[in-house]
Amino acid sequence: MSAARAMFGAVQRRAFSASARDLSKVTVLGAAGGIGQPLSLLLKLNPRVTELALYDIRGGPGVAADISHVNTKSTVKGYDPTPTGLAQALKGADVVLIPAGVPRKPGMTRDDLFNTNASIVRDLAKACAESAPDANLLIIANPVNSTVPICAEVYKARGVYNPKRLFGVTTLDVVRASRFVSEIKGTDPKDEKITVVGGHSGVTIVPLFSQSSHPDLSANADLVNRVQFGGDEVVKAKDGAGSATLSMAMAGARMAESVLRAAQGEKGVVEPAFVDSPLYKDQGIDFFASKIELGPNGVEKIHPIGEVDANEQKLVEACLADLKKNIEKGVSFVASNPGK
Ligand SMILES: NC(=O)C1=CN([C@@H]2O[C@H](COP(=O)(O)OP(=O)(O)OC[C@H]3O[C@@H](n4cnc5c(N)ncnc54)[C@H](O)[C@@H]3O)[C@@H](O)[C@H]2O)C=CC1
Ligand SMILES: O=C([O-])CC(=O)C(=O)O
Repeated sequence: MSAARAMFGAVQRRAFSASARDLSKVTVLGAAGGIGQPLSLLLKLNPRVTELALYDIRGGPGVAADISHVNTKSTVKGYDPTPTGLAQALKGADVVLIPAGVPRKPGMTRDDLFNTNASIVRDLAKACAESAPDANLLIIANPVNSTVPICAEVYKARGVYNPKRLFGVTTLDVVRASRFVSEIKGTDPKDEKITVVGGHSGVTIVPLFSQSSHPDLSANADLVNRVQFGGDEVVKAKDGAGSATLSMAMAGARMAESVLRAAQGEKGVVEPAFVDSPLYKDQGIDFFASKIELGPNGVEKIHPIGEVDANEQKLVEACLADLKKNIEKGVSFVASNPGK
């Protein structure tokens, strides 16, 4: 073999291995829903996603056919609503997003969705544990404070639980917080980095304005309440037609992008997420949302909540009480309803 050919071969091999590392299959379960459709569209626009797999109990192939005409390089495939279709959608996935489940109507709490969504998420988690046990699992379906523990129990029962790969998506809370602050302060929301910790419902959502560039805002009870109950604002405005879908699609796509950036080797990627966390385990609370540094293996480092002021300390205490109940509810659901 000539020296030139040997070198070309080496270059080709390097190029191949670099691109192979960057291949990413992303699967959306619940892809035909209010969140699923715009989320799938945003993922189609993301050059980090090379294969997009769309599954829903109804309408997955139609949404896939539509999105597949968008002229970006990734392939898009919709799967039949059968166990085989679900398994094929999941096989080889690097990231799985689950927005499958019913949304709220006015007057409901997220916990009121538990009776319907717990079994949907349990059954989808089983399929993930069987067909894509190593994928990063991003749970959007509510109540997140309970659906994430449900997934953990399902994975544990099958001996494939990896706490570094399970995320409750709480990105929308920081998206809202930065937007609401920017409206008050007349700033660009991209410059407003607001830490939000706890969980994803009502008082379990704890914004830490004292750590932002506007520490005075921690005393602004209306703003704190708006961040905690921002979801209700949308539910009320949609008047029975569901909850946040478009802003959630944006937030879910951002979270998926961050997980992929870290998986593809970028350092220092930090997002909030509700994860299996050591922060309050001594109080019997196994999951908590805080800033998470992401890496090639999922969760790399869980940041502590940091310094909080007296107002925020009270919010954290109220959060922990509710969170504990929400987590226990998810865990005991799987214990008494293991399903098939
Ligand atoms: N984590 C967060 O910040 C947020 C979470 N959510 C939650 O996301 C969930 C979805 O909301 P939307 O998209 O508005 O609801 P939607 O009703 O418009 O869509 C849900 C989709 O899930 C599908 N689905 C139901 N069971 C399924 C199963 N077993 N397998 C596959 N697909 C299934 C339905 O066919 C439907 O297409 C709700 O639980 C909602 O509360 C909503 C906004 C923000
Ligand atoms: O409010 C809801 O039910 C949907 C949701 O989680 C949010 O918008 O934050």
